[in-house]
Formats: sequence, C-alpha cells, structure tokens
Amino acid sequence: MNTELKEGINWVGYIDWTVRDFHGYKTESGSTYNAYLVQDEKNAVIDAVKGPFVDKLIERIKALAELESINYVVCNHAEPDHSGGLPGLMAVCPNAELVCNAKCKAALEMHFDTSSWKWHVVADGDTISLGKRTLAFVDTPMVHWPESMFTYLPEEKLLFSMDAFGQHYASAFRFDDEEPLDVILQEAKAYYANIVMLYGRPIAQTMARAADLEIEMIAPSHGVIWRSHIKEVFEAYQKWVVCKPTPKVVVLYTTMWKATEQMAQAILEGAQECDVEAQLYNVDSTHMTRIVTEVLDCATVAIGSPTLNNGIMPSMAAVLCYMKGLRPTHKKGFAFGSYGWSKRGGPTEVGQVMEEMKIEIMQEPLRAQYTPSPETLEECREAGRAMGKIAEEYK
Ligand SMILES: Cc1cc2nc3c(=O)[nH]c(=O)nc-3n(C[C@H](O)[C@H](O)[C@H](O)COP(=O)(O)O)c2cc1C
Repeated sequence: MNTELKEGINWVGYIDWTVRDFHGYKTESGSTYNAYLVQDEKNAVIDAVKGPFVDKLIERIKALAELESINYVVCNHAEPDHSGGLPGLMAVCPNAELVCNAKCKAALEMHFDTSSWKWHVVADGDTISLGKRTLAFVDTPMVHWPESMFTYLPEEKLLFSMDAFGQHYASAFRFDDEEPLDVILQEAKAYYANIVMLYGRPIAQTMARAADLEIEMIAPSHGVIWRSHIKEVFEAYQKWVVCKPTPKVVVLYTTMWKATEQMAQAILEGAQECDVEAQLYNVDSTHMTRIVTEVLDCATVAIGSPTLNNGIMPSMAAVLCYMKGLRPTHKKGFAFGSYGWSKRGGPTEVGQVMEEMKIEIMQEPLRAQYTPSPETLEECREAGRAMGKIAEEYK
C-alpha cells in the first residue's frame, strides 16, 4: 500500500473495514482514521486514531521513526475518533508535546487524563518550524466542533483538513486517483450531509480562507487523500454549503395500511411527468443516512406520515428529528398523510416540523381520511407536478 504523501510524509492511520455504525451514520463502506507522520529535523504526528486502534498507529509510526524522535503530536479535532488514541500515543512518545489550540486543550482535558502531557498551545496563525517544513495552524471553528483546526504545510502546499473533505470510506488505497471519482465524491457527499450539513456557513468561511492557501494536496482525517481532484471536491463543497438545489424531487413516507403509500406514489407520478429526477423512499426501508444525503441537493421534498395515537409514526419522527438537526436549506415542500378521525398529528404534525425546519411550504398538508379517494389521489398528482415544475427551474 502506498502511504507516502510527499517525501518524508506518510499516512500512519487505521483502515476500519468493518465499522457500520458511526453515531447513527450507517457507514456501509467502513471508514479510516487518518493520522500522518511528518519527518524532518523534528518529527510531528498529525492526529491520532480511534482509541482501540492506537497500537496499529504506534506500529506504523515505529516502522518509520523512533518513538523518542517524535517532538510534536498535533490534535486538530478533539472528537474521540481522532483523539481516542492520544493517551496511548502520548504514553509512548516521551519527548512529544501535544500541539492544539486552547479550546482543544480544554476539550481533551474533559475527555482524558492529560496530567502527564506536555502542552504546546497554538493560536490561529501560529507556526512551528520542523526544519525544512513549517506547521501552520488555522482555526476552523464548527468544522466540525468548536476547537477544530487545520494544519497547513506551506512548503509542501499540503493541508491537513481534519473532518473537512473527509469520507467514511475504507479502501485499500490512500489517494483519490486510485479510486473511481464518482464513488469518492458520493461518499464525500454522504459525509457532508450527515456530519456537517448544519455548519454550511462556517464551512463556507473556512473555504474562503483556504482559497488563499496554495494547495496541492488535501489530507483529511477520514477516507482518501485528495491530490488529483482537489478542484472537483472544492466545487462540490461550494454547492453543498448552500444545499444548492438540483432538478430533483424527493418523496418520503411511512405507512401502516398503505393509504399514505398510495398518496406518496401519486405525488411521485405527478413529479415524474416533469423532466426531473423524482425519487421515492419509505423511511422504514431506507436508512436516514441515505435520506439526508438525497435531501441535501433536492429542490422539493414531500413528507408523509399517517396519524398514529394523535401523532406521527416513530420511524418518521426519527427521520424528521435527524433532518431538522442537520438543517438542509433552500428546499420547498409540503406534508401529506392519511388519518382516521382526527386532524391532530399525522400530516398536520409533519407540516409543523417542516415549517420549523424552514422548508418553504408550498401548500397546506394533503390529507386523506382512511383510503385516499380518486379525487385526493389526483390532488396528490397535481402537487407532485407542482414540485416537479419548481425542480425543473434548476435545470
Ligand atoms: C394503532 C393505530 C393508531 C391510530 N391512531 C389514530 C389517531 O390517533 N388519530 C387518527 O385520526 N387516526 C388514527 N389511526 C388511524 C390511521 O391514521 C388510519 O388508519 C390511516 O388511514 C392509516 O394510514 P396508512 O394506511 O398510511 O397507515 C390509527 C391507526 C392505528 C392502526
């Protein structure tokens, strides 16, 4: 496996082939925890790995350098998938200072027993010389946590971008040009939608700062390293940070006795009459990881639940809760669903949540009392056409 980013700079992380759940994110393709070793007159490790895999990180470092020769361990982000290995690593690197910003130091102290660590606290714009190369630090608050920062090597035009531009993608290869571009961009999109979609504004600000840097390589803390397709991933991020709508309609629903499903199918049929990509998902058979990835760049979304016990179905409530937290923007849509005897709950409640999510509401919720009549189904088709026409504007 080729792990060399540049002469004397190697990937020393861990490939997690089997992880399938990442705090609720369904990681069908596994993941990697990327750590890097920069060897110069002084040596630095950039980030660690998840706690259980620290021995593998140490093995990889030892294959390239004496542990006593490690002068710095940089922590760009305090989340345990990168910091969990720090206690084990710091314990075997007697001469290493832990380099991080003040917020990260505070966060690490709340996670681990750090009493024996030597600290080197840096601020935005600070640098550390390793000899021929310099570590330059750029604070990137909320990309992904308040303490997040980038580490940049100006002499190598190399950006260690932590969670930004990452993908949950286990692979035998470390570089973007060793994998199909559409696959890794799709993984980067899923990662963006599920992890950082709600931080679009700080990410846009960070990208504006990164645009001032000369970048030949982006080494994130998950997935492959970008060296041949930096332009493509930057352009994709520019669209994702504003949830830029595409000519796409998404219909989401759940159902007990198929009434709401009939409505969903009719909405889809209406949208299919337009020249757009129209997608239908039952939230009981499609994981929310996929659903938010599809919602990220849709133009219009219809969301349907039957009424259950004066409320909505728990599976739809979970999807709405997840989606509301991730805050997709620039969407229009409406709620729909079937009820038995009361207008409380069901489509009414879905519509309320959609308003709270700041989805621009196209119309009052579409309701059917028990099985939808042919007239109600025609109303659904008409609403689907309206969604399709809005989506067509983004062609
Ligand atoms: C367990 C259960 C609880 C229900 N609770 C309500 C309710 O609180 N209010 C209501 O109007 N209808 C209620 N209904 C009726 C359903 O909303 C109605 O049957 C609807 O047509 C189901 O739509 P579906 O076929 O898409 O599942 C309930 C149905 C079931 C099976």
